[in-house]
Amino acid sequence: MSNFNIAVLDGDGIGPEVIAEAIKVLDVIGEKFNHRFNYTYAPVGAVAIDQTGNPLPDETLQLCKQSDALLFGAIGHPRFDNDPSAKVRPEQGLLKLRKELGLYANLRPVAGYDELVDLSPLRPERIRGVDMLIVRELTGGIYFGEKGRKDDGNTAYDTCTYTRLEIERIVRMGFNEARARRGKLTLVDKANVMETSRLWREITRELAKENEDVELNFMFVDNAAMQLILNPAQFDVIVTSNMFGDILSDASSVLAGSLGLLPSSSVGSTVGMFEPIHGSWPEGAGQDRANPVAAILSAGMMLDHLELREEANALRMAVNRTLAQGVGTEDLRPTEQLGTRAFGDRIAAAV
Ligand SMILES: NC(=O)c1ccc[n+]([C@@H]2O[C@H](COP(=O)([O-])OP(=O)(O)OC[C@H]3O[C@@H](n4cnc5c(N)ncnc54)[C@H](O)[C@@H]3O)[C@@H](O)[C@H]2O)c1
Ligand SMILES: CC(C)[C@H](C(=O)O)[C@@H](O)C(=O)O
Ligand SMILES: [Mg+2]
Repeated sequence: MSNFNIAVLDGDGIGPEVIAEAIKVLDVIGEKFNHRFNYTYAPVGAVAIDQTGNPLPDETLQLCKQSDALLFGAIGHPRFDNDPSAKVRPEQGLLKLRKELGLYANLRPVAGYDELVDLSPLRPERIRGVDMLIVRELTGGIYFGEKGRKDDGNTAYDTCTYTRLEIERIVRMGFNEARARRGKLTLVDKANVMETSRLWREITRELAKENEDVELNFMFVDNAAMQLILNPAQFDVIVTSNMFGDILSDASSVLAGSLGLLPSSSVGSTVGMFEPIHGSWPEGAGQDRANPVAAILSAGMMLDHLELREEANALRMAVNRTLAQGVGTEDLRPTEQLGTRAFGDRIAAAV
């Protein structure tokens, strides 16, 4: 019997609902493979602001540092989204967590499901064979540069900064991930305009000399947005900056069928964080409507990270089998429509 201490930061909106289903499935995996997952819940985001005034309380951060892995739901609440002058925001909790834990790489796999091909507004022949990984830089760039208002109040700025160290480590990860997959890496940037992008290209060209077995190409982000719709199967691994990765990964969820399907892992230090790419979907909260698959597959990425490979595969097979039966939440337009909890039950039963 092995023991794992998991910090659970389920957050706001649909976060707690989808994480509950991920834990349901993890518990079945634990029983089957003789592991114990010990969960400790801690507040983050809007709930943490309500309880403590701080979107990332010190106790939550300490717990994360002492855990074997973190499961993260989602944060965000309309009362902050609709108040541009709010000084404290739920999103700051997530950004600080990534920064403090050194989680500089966010891996977002996007795979098409044959059963769901008709869901996409794109033609089936365009999305068949989609299987890519977006490697998103997560602790630098425009999210973390200097920002503010000039004294006149009518000028605002966000600064995009990247250092050699920040670029090198994420691009190296891109090469390594590509080598472990189909051997193709695309750097997506805006090097025709941005100086940071030109540094990314320069460093990537240098690193290419040590990674000649990987086919490298460069693509401007505006073209990449179009290519993702036109011919997404061309991509294997995309490596890109923080904000471009955020936007392109939400867009690519349409290739899989729903934003509610895409998981992610955030890595870079000893403890990894595993989170769906979607947000707190406030309008869907408390209604048993959210698709739990993104959270469940994020738990699967956690199992991989804990080197529980067989367990991770069992989890993914349970998801695939359930989707293949035509079962799902409303976003999947399934033949058998279920709520969040009942869908989670079916996946757990399929393990
Ligand atoms: N990592 C995070 O915690 C994270 C990510 C994105 C947005 N947010 C926050 O979430 C809040 C809402 O943002 P938003 O509306 O732009 O994005 P969102 O991802 O919460 O929702 C966008 C749309 O995607 C669909 N969707 C999202 N998750 C789904 C699921 N599990 N099942 C089915 N459909 C799903 C819904 O149709 C929803 O209207 C904001 O406060 C934002 O800052 C947080
Ligand atoms: C909520 C927000 C800060 C976050 C981001 O932009 O990184 C989210 O969109 C995500 O993709 O995890
Ligand atoms: Mg996002």
